[in-house]
Amino acid sequence: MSKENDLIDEFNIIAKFFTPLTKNASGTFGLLEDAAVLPPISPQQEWVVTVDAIICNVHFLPNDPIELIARKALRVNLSDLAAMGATPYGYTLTIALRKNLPDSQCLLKKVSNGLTIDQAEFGIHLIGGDTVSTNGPMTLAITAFGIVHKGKLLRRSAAMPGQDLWISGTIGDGAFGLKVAKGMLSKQYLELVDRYRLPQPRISLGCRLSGIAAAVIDVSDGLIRDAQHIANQSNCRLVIDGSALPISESVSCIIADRSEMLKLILTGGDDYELLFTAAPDAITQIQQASYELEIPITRIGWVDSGKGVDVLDYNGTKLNLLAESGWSHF
Ligand SMILES: Nc1ncnc2c1ncn2[C@@H]1O[C@H](COP(=O)(O)OP(=O)(O)OP(=O)(O)O)[C@@H](O)[C@H]1O
Ligand SMILES: Cc1ncc(C[n+]2csc(CCOP(=O)(O)O)c2C)c(N)n1
Ligand SMILES: [Mg+2]
Repeated sequence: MSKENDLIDEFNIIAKFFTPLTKNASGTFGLLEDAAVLPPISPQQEWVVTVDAIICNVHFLPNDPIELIARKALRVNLSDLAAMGATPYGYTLTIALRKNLPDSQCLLKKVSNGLTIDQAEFGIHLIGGDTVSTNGPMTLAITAFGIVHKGKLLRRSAAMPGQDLWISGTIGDGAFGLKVAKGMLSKQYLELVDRYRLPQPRISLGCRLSGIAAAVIDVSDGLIRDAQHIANQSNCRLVIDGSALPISESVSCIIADRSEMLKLILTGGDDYELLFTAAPDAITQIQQASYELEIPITRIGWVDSGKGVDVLDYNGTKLNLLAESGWSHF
């Protein structure tokens, strides 16, 4: 078979680029069967499963480095596992590429290289997937499997009035990074593009929050939109203190120049930080976790009775910017 035919044969692609990512784990069968088998887990543990697709020009830009696109596809899923308090086990990968791409071999090598790096970082392996052609944009869909101890699962529905509202890391970097990548903001803020391209799933924090936090969600669609999910699932009102939001130095500089951009911090999305509620007496454990994991964690509000999400400004006045509260696909 010629080299060119190698490229279009999906089975060669799988053997060359994807089988090594299984690390020969039991039940993956060298990616030569119709499906994979997940190992039995103990009566004290449960599987946690999530799937997210990322699509060119919807979730990433055509010029983003391929290695980082692949890692982002994995990381947005790991972020959902983190929000459930789960430890990642493995993942399946579906990849849709344009037919007859001149450099598909090279592109797939980069996908595999990127995934190899993150497999090592997060201690996981490939379980299976699908490799298909498309007339549309490049798409990567990952299903991630995690394991959680029974009783340790974190949910969106456990917020109660009187609890505090916390967030990890800084918010707004991803959304502002997208603007820099699109040339809409100065290149002096290039490190924000890195945050957009390579989110940091808060796996260690998610595991640590079991027993400390009440309701937990990861912020993918925007702080207000994802806070609304906690409020809705928990039947309570979340109040966000706009003056307490943790923002990076770069975002703070941008905002100082253009105050209308404050809204982007609250609604932009692409943060992949953990937003959670906790009883007031959990503060010492939260600060200890923050210190040990070297992840900033900031109290940004509280839980009240009622519905929905309110954001207060520096004077404690309710902001009226919620018509569009986050990313929406439709
Ligand atoms: N097409 C679908 N079929 C079945 N379940 C779905 C479908 N779309 C979404 N869901 C489920 O709905 C729930 C909420 O989905 P949503 O996409 O809002 O959450 P998320 O994955 O945390 O957000 P994001 O996609 O921004 O990461 C998830 O449990 C998801 O599995
Ligand atoms: C090129 C480009 N344009 C816009 C955005 C913003 N964006 C797209 S989907 C999404 C929410 C999470 O996705 P999902 O809900 O599908 O998991 C966000 C914030 C981006 N990341 N890249
Ligand atoms: Mg999520």
